[in-house]
Amino acid sequence: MENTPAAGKMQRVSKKASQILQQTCALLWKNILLVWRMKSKSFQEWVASLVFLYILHDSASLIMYYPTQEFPYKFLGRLDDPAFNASGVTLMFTPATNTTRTIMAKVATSSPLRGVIIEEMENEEKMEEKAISEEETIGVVFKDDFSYTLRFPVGRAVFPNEGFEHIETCWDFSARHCKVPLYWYGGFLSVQSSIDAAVIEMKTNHSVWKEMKSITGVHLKTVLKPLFKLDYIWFIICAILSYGPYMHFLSVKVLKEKKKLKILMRAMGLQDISFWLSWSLLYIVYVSITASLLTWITLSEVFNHSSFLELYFFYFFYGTASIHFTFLLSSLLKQPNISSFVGFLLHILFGALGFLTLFEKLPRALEWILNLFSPFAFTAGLATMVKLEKYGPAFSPELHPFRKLYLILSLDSLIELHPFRKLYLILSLDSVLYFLLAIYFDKVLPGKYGVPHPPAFFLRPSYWLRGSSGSVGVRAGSSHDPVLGGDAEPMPPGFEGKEAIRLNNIKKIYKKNNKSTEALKGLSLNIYEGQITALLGHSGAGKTALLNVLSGFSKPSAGSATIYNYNASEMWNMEGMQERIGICPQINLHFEALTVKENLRIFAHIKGIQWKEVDEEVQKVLVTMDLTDVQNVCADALSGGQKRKLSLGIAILGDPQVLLLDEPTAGLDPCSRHHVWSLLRERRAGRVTLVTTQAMEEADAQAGEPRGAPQEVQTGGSQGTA
Ligand SMILES: Nc1ncnc2c1ncn2[C@@H]1O[C@H](COP(=O)(O)OP(=O)(O)OP(=O)(O)O)[C@@H](O)[C@H]1O
Repeated sequence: MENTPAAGKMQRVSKKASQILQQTCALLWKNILLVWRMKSKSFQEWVASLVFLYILHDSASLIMYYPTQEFPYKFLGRLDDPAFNASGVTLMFTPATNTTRTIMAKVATSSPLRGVIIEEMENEEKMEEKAISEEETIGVVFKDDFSYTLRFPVGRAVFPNEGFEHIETCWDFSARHCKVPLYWYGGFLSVQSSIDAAVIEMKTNHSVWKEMKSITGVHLKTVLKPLFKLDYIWFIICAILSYGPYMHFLSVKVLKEKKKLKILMRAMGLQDISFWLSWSLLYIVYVSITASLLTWITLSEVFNHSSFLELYFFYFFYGTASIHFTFLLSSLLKQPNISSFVGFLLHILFGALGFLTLFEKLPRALEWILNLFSPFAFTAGLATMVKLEKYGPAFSPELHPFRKLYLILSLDSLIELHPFRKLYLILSLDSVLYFLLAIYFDKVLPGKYGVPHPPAFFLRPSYWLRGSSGSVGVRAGSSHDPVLGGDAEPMPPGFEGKEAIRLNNIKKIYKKNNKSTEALKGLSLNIYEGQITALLGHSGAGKTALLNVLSGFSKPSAGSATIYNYNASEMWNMEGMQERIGICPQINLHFEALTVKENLRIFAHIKGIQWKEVDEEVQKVLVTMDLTDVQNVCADALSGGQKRKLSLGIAILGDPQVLLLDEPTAGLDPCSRHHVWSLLRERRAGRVTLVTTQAMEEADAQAGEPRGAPQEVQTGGSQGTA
């Protein structure tokens, strides 16, 4: 490939993409193993969610009636459309006088009742007899020449009170079961207006039919009525909380991992997106199973008019948004119980706000803002479904043809033409937003360990251009010697140019409850390549504080620390740097439920070791650390010493150039300790090894060899001594 800047950029992008893929797969596999190994916890999680579904099913089966609520305005058409097809219908009238005969003749010729058969009847009883024997009959009983009563067979018209009862459950106006518009479609209004027009014409000698026939029928919007029965509200609340158990257990797991292991994984090269994606993918599987059950319950008990897939995707997108909302809360709040409680409250609060859409049409801007909260979007979505359920096709808004054309041609069509698409779009946008915000706050508020990014870090070009080491300004730039105090021995000749780590007046102050502890009081020191440097100091001298600064776990309060001229606090974001550095923290950090081999494999993937080389590298480390016999033992079943060896094994994965080891031999038996010492001595050529210890013997054994200059540093004072 050509060696142009564009080609280099492409290479970096594809390398990063494959790194993210590798890490995501490794962490997803780890999550699956954890689910399998921690069966009782996984069981609790699933049972809790099934209990919620059971409650939901119970509350759904209580819903017997659809709630009453606003019915939309509906245009029924014009009288001469015609609203009623009169051909073949017999219009009987009685008594037959000259006037009534003329009226009825006019009705037959100049009204929309074309095709109607006019028949004179002797009296009302005869009319009734005929109406019983024949189906298509309507009766007109004249009281005098101009006032009359209409008689319709049962089923062709409706009594006003009866119609009122059905006003809320009738969505298909043309259907026979729908009684409200029978006045229109059953012919009542057509017959009445035809006779009225004929009577007026007779009386005034002036035809009013032209005006009469343009009469239009409308179904008026109904008044607002109380909406929900309590059990319906209960159903919706249960649906909002149906993913609650997952959210709680997920926040416990994520926060536990973030507190302990994530900072180490990040220092080894973990991409934040891989961490969150690995949890997201696992829980998406949970969500899709739960969404199927939710859909099944809802379709069997509550809604009949929606299709399975429509409802399924609705629940699925809401579930995914809830999972990502949990990520966001886990980035903001560090205690799992607080995070779950706040999540619960916010779901209830915004879910309740969503009920508003059932009663009122909210201003569009306010609705879009509230839609940023998925529980609101979810409840509003359920409200949409209630309306769809009640009104079916009649619910779809009437669109002007031009508006329809515009919608088809524009992106809006995705949203407006189908109410479900709008919901899918909103919930998936919420999902993506929560996911990105979780990553953002994770960087800006990393918690106790980790160096926080500035709030506007994503606006800095340097953040996006940090691809290649050395391309952007994390290099400290200076190759000057640190300001060593008067009590520091000058370095013997031969060390110039081999400075790998430079500490310049490093201070670290911890502030807690108005009390500040100065762990590092201005330490200046160079650490050289090809040497083992031991930081020797009593308990509380600040050894771990220094290693934390170098490992990127914390930021110095003052001064600078550089590793190969890269600022220690910022270099951890740089591609390729993590592969060159191995860290063994003071406390053993590994996945307790995974075996030694699985732990090494996961960390090897995170470290960026090629897929095909991972097994070979893991075997090498197992042999080097003498862990082969326990490779298939779970980490929580290891002895203290074996756990320490595992931590060291994780640090030496990929044969890094810089080793930062915090009391690596603590808890090891004398034999293993000597094994580690000789291992480090064998590897020191061309590498930088920094070890902390409380034991003089260890410092002497490792750093006090006669070969080369001694590299034994005592901490605890204001300056290190070399
Ligand atoms: N997170 C913290 N908050 C407040 N004080 C802290 C914190 N971490 C360390 N300290 C304080 O900083 C000082 C240095 O602690 P550090 O852990 O670096 O000592 P150390 O030399 O590593 O000791 P040890 O050998 O026992 O591990 C101690 O007085 C400790 O109490």
